[in-house]
Amino acid sequence: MDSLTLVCTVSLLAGGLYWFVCILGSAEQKGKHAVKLSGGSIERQHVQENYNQYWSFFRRPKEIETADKVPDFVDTFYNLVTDIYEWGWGQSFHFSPAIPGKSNLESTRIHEEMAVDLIGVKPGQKILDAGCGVGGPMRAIAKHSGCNVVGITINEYQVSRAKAHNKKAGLENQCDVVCGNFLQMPFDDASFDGAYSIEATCHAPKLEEVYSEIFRVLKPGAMYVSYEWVTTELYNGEDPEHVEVIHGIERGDALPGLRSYSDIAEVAKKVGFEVVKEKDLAKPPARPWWSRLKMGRIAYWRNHILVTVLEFFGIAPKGTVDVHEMLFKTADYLTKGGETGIFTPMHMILCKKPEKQQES
Ligand SMILES: C=C(CC[C@@H](C)[C@H]1CC[C@H]2C3=CC[C@H]4[C@H](C)[C@@H](O)CC[C@]4(C)[C@H]3CC[C@]12C)C(C)C
Ligand SMILES: C[S@@+](CC[C@H](N)C(=O)[O-])C[C@H]1O[C@@H](n2cnc3c(N)ncnc32)[C@H](O)[C@@H]1O
Repeated sequence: MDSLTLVCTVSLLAGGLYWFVCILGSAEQKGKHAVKLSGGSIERQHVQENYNQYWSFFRRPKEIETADKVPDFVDTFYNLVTDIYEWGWGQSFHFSPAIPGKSNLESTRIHEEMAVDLIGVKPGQKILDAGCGVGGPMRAIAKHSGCNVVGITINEYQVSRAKAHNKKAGLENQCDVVCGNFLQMPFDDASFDGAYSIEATCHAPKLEEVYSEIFRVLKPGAMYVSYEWVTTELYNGEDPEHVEVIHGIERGDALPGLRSYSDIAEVAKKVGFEVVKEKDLAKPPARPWWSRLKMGRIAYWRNHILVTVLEFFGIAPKGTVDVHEMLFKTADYLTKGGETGIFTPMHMILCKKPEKQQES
C-alpha cells in the first residue's frame, strides 16, 4: 500500500468515525437517532404517498379552507416531521429568543418556564398543555412548577414518544398525555387550574374554537398563556415578497393561514377572557430567535446527505428526503420572516377566565 492510499484510507476511516460518533451519536442525547427516522404512525411504505398528499393540500388551496379537514392534515404533517424535529432540534418543538452565554437548551427551558410563571399556579395544581408535541415543555414546566401537567396532541405517535420521555425522566406520575383534538377536548368543564399553549394554536383553522375550548375547561379565575405565531405590524399584504415568505411558512408548517397579531386579543375577549397582558417576546432587547435556525445551515446540508444515504439503503422510509427538503426550505422562510420582522412565533397573550361568568 503506497502512502497516498494509506492517507486516503485513514482519512476515510476517521471521517466515518466522526460521522458515526458526532453526527449519528449526537442526536442520541435528544432521544432520536438518525437510523431510527420513521414516518410516525404511518407505515413506512406509505410515507411518500402521505407526503404527496400533504403537499397536494397546498396545490388545491380550497381543501385547507375546509376547516374540518385541518386536524387530519396536521396529524399527517406531524407523522412526517416528528422524528426529524426530535433528531435535528430536540424535544421542544418551538423557538425561543437567543440568550447570550446560554445554550439553546437553556434558552428553550427559560422560555418554557416563563409561560408557567405567568399563569401563577401552585405546586400540586393541574394544568393543561394544549398542543403538547413530544412533551419537552411539559417536562420542564412540571419540574419547575411542581404542577401536574396534562398534555393533548392530535398525533398518536407524539403521545407514545411523550409518554416514553416522561417515563425516562421519572415524571410519568406528574405528566399525562392524551391523544385528541384541542377543538373538542375530552375534559370536563372547569377542571384545570391553568393552561398554556406553546406555538400550537396556530394550527387551528379558527382561533375562536380552540380558545373557547380552553376557556371551558378552566376554573373561574384561572389563567391561560399562549405563544402565538402571527404576522406583525410590519407585514404588508400588498408586498409580493412578504406574501411569499408567509405562504412559505404556512406550507412548511401545516398552517391553515397565519393570523395577524391584532386578531389575537380580540378573539380572546370574544370567548370571554380578560386580557391581562400581550407582548411580542421577539422584540428587542430580545435576541433573534431565528439565529439558531441560521447557524444550523451547515448541519442541515450534512443532515440532507445523511437522510439521502439512509433512504437510499432503505433504512429511512422513502419520502424522508422530500420531507427533509421541505423543512430545509421552511427554515429559510422562517429566517426571512424573522429578519424582516414581518413574522413572530412568540406573540404572548396572557388571559384570565373571570371569577364570575358574564351574562351572555
Ligand atoms: C411550531 C412549529 C415548529 C417550529 C420548529 C420547532 C420547526 C420549524 C422548522 C423546523 C426545522 C427546519 C429545518 C430542519 C433541518 C433541515 C433538519 O436537518 C433538522 C430539523 C430542522 C432544523 C427542523 C427542526 C424543527 C423546526 C425548527 C410549527 C410547525 C407550528
Ligand atoms: C409545533 S408543535 C408544538 C408542541 C409543543 N407545544 C412544544 O412546544 O414542544 C404543535 C403541536 O400542536 C398539536 N396540535 C395541532 N393541532 C392540534 C389539534 N387540533 N388538537 C390537538 N393538538 C394539536 C400538534 O400535534 C403538535 O403537538
